[in-house]
Amino acid sequence: MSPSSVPASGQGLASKLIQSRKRKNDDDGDDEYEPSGTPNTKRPRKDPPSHSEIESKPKPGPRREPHGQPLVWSEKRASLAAALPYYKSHQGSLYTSSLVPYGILVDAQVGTRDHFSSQVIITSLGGGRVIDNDTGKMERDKDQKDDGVPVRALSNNIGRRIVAIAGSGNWLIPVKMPHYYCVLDYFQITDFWWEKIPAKVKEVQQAMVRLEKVDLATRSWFAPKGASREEAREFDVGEYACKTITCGTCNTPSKEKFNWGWACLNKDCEKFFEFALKTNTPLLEYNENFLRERTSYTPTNPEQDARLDSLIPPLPELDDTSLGCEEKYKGGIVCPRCHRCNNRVEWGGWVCESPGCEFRLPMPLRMVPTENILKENNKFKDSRYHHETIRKQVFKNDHYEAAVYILPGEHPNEYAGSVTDFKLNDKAIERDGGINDLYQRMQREDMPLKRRAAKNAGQRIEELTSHFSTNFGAPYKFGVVVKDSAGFHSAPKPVMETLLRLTWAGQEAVRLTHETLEGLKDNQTPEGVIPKEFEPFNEQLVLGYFEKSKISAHDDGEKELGPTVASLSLGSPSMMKWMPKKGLKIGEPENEPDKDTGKTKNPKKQRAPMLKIPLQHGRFMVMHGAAIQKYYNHSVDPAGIHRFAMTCRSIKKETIPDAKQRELAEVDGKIPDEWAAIQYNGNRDTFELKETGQIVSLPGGVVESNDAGHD
Ligand SMILES: O=C(O)CCC(=O)C(=O)O
Repeated sequence: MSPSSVPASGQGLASKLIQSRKRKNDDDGDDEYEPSGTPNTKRPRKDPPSHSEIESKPKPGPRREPHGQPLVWSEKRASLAAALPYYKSHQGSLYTSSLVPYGILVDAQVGTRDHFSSQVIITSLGGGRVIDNDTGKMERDKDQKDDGVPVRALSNNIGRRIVAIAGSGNWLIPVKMPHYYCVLDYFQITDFWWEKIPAKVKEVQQAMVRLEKVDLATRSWFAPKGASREEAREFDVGEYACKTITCGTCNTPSKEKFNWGWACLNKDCEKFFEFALKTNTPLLEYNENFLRERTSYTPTNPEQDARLDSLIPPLPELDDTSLGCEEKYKGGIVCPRCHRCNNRVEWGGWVCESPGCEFRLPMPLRMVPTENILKENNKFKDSRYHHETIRKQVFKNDHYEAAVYILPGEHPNEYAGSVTDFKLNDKAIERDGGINDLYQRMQREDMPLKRRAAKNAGQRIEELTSHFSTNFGAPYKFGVVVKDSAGFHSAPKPVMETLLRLTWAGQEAVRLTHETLEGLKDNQTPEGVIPKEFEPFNEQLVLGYFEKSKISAHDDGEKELGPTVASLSLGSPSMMKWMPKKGLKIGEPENEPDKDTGKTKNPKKQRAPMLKIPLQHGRFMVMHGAAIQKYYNHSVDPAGIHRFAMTCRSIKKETIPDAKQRELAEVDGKIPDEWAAIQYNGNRDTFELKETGQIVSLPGGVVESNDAGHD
């Protein structure tokens, strides 16, 4: 068979979808492509299929078993991005760095002109698509921009090697996929060009790329099992060649890529995509020579190739100068046993998520010296900010300074609640049994801190929180599900000590808030919005932050929560911000949506912060008043490498509908008697018996409180 007469296996599916291209019927019955926008005035004809018919995804036919198994795979999108240095992309299909492409993922967004066989991939570039209201799918409705990163990265790197990954949503993959995401192999970029594709209103321009497997000598794992060479579409370099013709109009060479003959593929040429030959077929397909041509691979950048030489990245090792909480240790790993990509979920190391694979890579953090933390904190600018509509009052004594910020509500002279920022004096931080000491003891505790699902729990597109967390006392559902809560009866001592400290901060903040409110002549906040009574805490959430971990904007407005939330920051500094929620008339005016288009100019995910408080090592922060959670979001951006935030709340047990959960909250949230008998007195920086005021050691022989600060 001559090359051009061989049926284009693997092309049929895509090409059938293209038959909807607008055609005009002329008298000789010969069909020819009608350039877009040219009205057919000859005679009525059948309407062309709608755009959604053109782009509708066919059901995948029966797929054959693969010849082999992928070297690397993943069931979750985020783990893929976390574990593979050549695909650190959490959203886009192409991973680039400094405009160099490293990896491409082709999943469900395969276009109708895409092609997949065991040595060649042809795919359209993503980006610039919009949701089609008729089909609910992402469709291109206008020309693709030629200055986007994927276009620039691929078009300028012909001949470079990148890694191709397939998702099981890709209906052109010729074999059954053993896992949802499978790394295919190294491919070189052989061609980049522009095409016209049918779109809803008119044809639009789209960028395309052709990739060819680098190692042509070894059969691809994703070739069909038992396939002949022809069926697997395996060809050698030099066996086929695709003709190149130089355009007479723009003088640019283009390959003859289509069965409609040659067309200039320079999108700036006036003859762009105008086919020279009439053809008997209405179906625009790739030319077999273009599909079968093979290219020998010459490394364009041997140094880069060597760095990515193995598709399985080496396991991380803790180097001598690291503590284990640096950003590089938050990435994922490829399990050396089963080759699954795994995110770092646990504070203490990595665990393979494959059922039955017991691989673990522990990496306990080294102790972070307090002096490192103090250096970070001293460098951190105490750049507090509050909006002019926030009322502020500062209270000072020998042991602490407290700034109370009263946040406005929606109506004039009504307040939502307060944020109180306590800064302890140096003695309370440095003394034995003080804050520095508590930080060191917290580090020594073996806490079950984990990253939890922030979105789409358990699903392929599950996203993990950036920080690690664990819960003590009554179970708390904090946006993310913290299932494994431990009762206060079995909480580590630093957690219980912090509960006492935060209880003092909470009580004091309620008192200082009301002292401040009493001084506001215009205050017309309805009774009860900012309660006068402190509701005791029965829960503590411990958050652990590695370098560059953060917590994005959210509120603590669950209906089960009492009005006071108090936290203690230990370790690296961070900036906490409060932003009014969208649509509220609080703070600076929000960008209003345009009356005609309904679109908001430069819409921001969050509104500008109205309050910023630097949470340095040893700072207590208390939010009081449930309306704060109703009107404001808060976020925290740590600035250093290692931080704990310990936050106490009161869970209203009566709001828990399930009797068992209610009982659990009762039992787990109960403070053991030996701790319930003691209180922290921040005005004197001492732990003392509630009944007598006698200064005492903490239960379990925890470092004795120093009464040097007693007044
Ligand atoms: O990290 C922090 O200090 C606060 C965390 C937080 O926003 C929360 O627990 O709701």
